[in-house]
Amino acid sequence: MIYLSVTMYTNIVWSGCDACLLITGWYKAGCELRNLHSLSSLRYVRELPAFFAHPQDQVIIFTSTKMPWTSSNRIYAKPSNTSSVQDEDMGPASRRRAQAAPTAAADSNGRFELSDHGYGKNSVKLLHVHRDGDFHTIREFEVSTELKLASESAYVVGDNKEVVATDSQKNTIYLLAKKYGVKTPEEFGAVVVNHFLYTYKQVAEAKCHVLEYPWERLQAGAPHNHAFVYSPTATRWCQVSQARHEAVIVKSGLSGLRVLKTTQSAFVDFVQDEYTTLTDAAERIFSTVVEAEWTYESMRSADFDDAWLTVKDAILDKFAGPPDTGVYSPSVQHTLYQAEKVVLEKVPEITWVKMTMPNKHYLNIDMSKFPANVTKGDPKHQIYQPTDKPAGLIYAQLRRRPRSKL
Ligand SMILES: O=c1[nH]c(=O)c2[nH]c(=O)[nH]c2[nH]1
Repeated sequence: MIYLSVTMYTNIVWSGCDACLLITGWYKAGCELRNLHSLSSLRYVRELPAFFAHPQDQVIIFTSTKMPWTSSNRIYAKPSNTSSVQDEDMGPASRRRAQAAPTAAADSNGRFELSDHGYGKNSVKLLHVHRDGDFHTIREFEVSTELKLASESAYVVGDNKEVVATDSQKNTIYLLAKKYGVKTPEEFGAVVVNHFLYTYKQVAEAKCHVLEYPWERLQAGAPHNHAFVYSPTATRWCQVSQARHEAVIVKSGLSGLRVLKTTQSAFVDFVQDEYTTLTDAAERIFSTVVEAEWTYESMRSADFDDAWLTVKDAILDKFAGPPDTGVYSPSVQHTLYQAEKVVLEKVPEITWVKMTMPNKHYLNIDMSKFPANVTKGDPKHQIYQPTDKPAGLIYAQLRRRPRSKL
């Protein structure tokens, strides 16, 4: 018997053949998640049968009309031994038990409520080495997990019966990496949340944060077979989360991309009033440490590695411009917007992108008070005072608008 957990990404044409879908999990009796990567490459319903290992295996898929939840774009089935905590699935006895479940609200006679909770293991470091003969590929991750249990019992009465220990969560990360390998941070995050949600019925929501260490293959005339160099231009991260019966949410990010240019930046014509001391600058140093994050409309066709590089290149290109002439920036705001626009134009799977660019000021030093004999020097030498704090903080989020029906 095979059970499938399927997320539809198009209008449902379930009986037809052309519904695009993403398989978020594949289960045999005993709840074994298998082969997520090859399954996630499935694009069409009609390709499903090709993946059934045994002809006698039977597929159980709940169609949209039977969905207990309302969202129109999800199809979902679950193994019987991981039945969810939905009301529909509960008999009178379990419903009574659920009603009696200890909550902070009941415990405090309605005075308080546990408005948020979660627990997990943070910064579990792992190195994945893929040895393909002499040619080795690595990815080093720092993985954090977080589970939200449906019940508050662990907090309110100290009942650990449903608590998946954070130590077990750490072990799970290593075991899943061994079992399924490590492709992108996003796909590994999806494997992890999928595992927790479908292995433990008491888990209401699972989150996985993955930070990637920036190793690059050493170029020694030619790409080296097995040596790498740490190249921390920017850090890559992602946060994958999924609530039971909800679609998986993938947020990816880039952080710490520090850049500086010495010309082609100005800031003029801003508000001048009794609060203003800053003067127009037709020429200034522009330096920032870019943070960017974005979400995907569809995991189905997203190429996470390619998207990350596209975002990084868009920022560098709109910041720097061509190598000889550069590109003029009238403000941090405008440069940030330009980079975001390129991201949405180039990566159709990205729903929105948010960038933050602190304006790291490099101040002109007023040398007019010093005597000329000590200030005169080669005009090619210009000295600025880097001031890390305070910094301007500029951000914007650009998102796609729904297509007009006209
Ligand atoms: O690009 C800039 N945008 C601002 O809003 C601002 N404010 C400021 O003092 N310097 C700058 N620079």
